Amino acid sequence: MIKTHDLRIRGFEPLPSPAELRGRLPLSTETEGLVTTSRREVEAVLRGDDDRLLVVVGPCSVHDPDAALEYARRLVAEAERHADRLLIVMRVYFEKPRTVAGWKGLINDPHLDGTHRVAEGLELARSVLRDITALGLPVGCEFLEPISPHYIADAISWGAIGARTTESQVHRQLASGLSMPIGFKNGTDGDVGVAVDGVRAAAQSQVFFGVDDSGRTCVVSTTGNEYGHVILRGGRTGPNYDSASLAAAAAKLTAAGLPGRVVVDASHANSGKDHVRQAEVIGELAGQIAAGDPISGVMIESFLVPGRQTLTDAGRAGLVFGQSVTDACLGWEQTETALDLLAFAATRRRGGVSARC
Ligand SMILES: O=C[C@H](O)[C@H](O)COP(=O)(O)O
Ligand SMILES: C=C(OP(=O)(O)O)C(=O)O
Repeated sequence: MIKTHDLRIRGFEPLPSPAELRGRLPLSTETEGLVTTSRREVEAVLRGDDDRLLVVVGPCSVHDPDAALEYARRLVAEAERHADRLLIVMRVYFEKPRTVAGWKGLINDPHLDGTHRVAEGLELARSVLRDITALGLPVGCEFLEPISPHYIADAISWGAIGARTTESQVHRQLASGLSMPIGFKNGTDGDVGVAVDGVRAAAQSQVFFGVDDSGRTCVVSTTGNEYGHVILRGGRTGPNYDSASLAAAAAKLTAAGLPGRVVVDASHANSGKDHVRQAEVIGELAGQIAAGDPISGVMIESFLVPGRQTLTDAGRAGLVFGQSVTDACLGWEQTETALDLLAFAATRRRGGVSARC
């Protein structure tokens, strides 16, 4: 018999089932309450029933659970301080889509050294989520692998489909069944239409291949997700957060029968991945929010230490604590300033005057 299948497969490694991992690391009743309430709050912001500004802020990627937790401890104080004007969700990204190749995140390679201990990565991701949500902070992430959400999505309050996968049928189907609001990034070329199409596809009921809680392959059917929205992240031709681009995106959404409001990612192609520029972009966005541009939320890449560092073969050893190993981030002090600016903008938009800013 001539073998004609799996010719390029090096190996298969079984994983624990989603039910097994969730059973080993369950969410507390408090976290379940937090997730439920914060999802409803994000939905209310997206509908325009809550006039706060959604802010998804945190590291480009989590590579060190201790640093992520230290960041969360600081962020929870900011979330409380601004709670009347900002709905702060911590960006806790475990999966990184790469333009070509590179470290694909804590789940795929938890030791950052190419050993790809995915079972450990899932366990680590879940324990990071438990630790952060235990502080009372809601969490957002990108969903990249179609199976990984079964292991972690119960702890997630907001999710994104990235620029590189926004046009993918697999990711749109996935979004149609996820329990939290999902933002679709515009394409890397700047095309907003594909994100609008993603929102429309995710709003529909879908039937596709997947796994169930026991890990068995099955046919999944979904109800559709009515809280899809568009995230403007700029593109190859430049940024797209100016008032004209926002109006054009809002017009595309309303033409498709969707609410004409967007979330803006201040990083990526909107800042040229330059964290110094990202701070300026946030300043500009604050002015636009105060002036009434249709912005429901802002995404910020931020960590304890500004900038980024390059991963080496040594893995986690020798890395600067609290500095990104993927895209450059604002440091903690610039993050506090950015949140103050956005809170002030949310107050101005509301028509009131803040005593604190
Ligand atoms: O957010 C992170 C990066 O922008 C994204 O994962 C792509 O990174 P890369 O172009 O370095 O692969
Ligand atoms: C990869 C990301 O963004 P984008 O999909 O916009 O490149 C990200 O936010 O980590």
